[in-house]
Amino acid sequence: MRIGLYFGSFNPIHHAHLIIANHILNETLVDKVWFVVSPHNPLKETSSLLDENHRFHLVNVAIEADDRLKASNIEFSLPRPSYTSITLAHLSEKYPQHEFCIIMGSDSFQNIRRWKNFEFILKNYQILIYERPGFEIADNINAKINILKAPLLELSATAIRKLIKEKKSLKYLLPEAVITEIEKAGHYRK
Ligand SMILES: Nc1ncnc2c1ncn2[C@@H]1O[C@H](COP(=O)(O)OP(=O)(O)OP(=O)(O)O)[C@@H](O)[C@H]1O
Ligand SMILES: O=C(O)c1ccc[n+]([C@@H]2O[C@H](COP(=O)([O-])O)[C@@H](O)[C@H]2O)c1
Repeated sequence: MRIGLYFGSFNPIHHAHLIIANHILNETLVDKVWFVVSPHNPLKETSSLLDENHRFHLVNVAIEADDRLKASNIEFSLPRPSYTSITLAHLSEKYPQHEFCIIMGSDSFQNIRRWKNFEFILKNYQILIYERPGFEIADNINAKINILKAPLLELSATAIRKLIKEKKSLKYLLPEAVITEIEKAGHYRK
């Protein structure tokens, strides 16, 4: 099976993540999308990060009714910070029957040269890039990239966390069931 690995902090998961996964599935670029929840992005501070188990739970709540999607906590048992090259090597060894590609926004792709072992990643895995407002894709990299033609989505987890702190409504920005869980647990208020 061809699996699209969608790595992220998902702090929290929101509708842009789900729209992107659905777009890639609709375009039949992959058979399934796995949301790989990263405990700690090596290039991001941890101060605003919700506990990884809660983030993983929210991803599961968001995708519950959709069997094309899966949440993975594989990085919870791998070294920290969460280096994607290590996870990829691990997954390729664990699932030799699957072909993996990577899904990312253009903001992540802009930074790819700062990633550990980025040459290994670019050489061995196709990358499906979803353009993000304000982050142009320089197509001058020698890699198997596919820049997706799809509507831009002006939505971020940062904006969602800010709305929660300001006690504003999250309606339509993330699935209702995820909003209910966040409110019930009091996540991101402080
Ligand atoms: N609106 C968006 N358009 C395109 N790609 C996106 C969008 N939001 C997130 N992504 C991509 O999804 C992946 C996971 O993103 P992440 O969990 O960091 O969400 P985020 O909204 O960017 O979070 P934060 O605001 O906390 O940085 C990254 O590859 C990121 O580029
Ligand atoms: O491997 C690296 O060096 C590396 C550097 C920066 C980011 N990443 C991964 O990229 C993914 C996207 O992170 P984020 O926080 O933007 O959702 C997440 O899985 C990180 O672990 C990986």
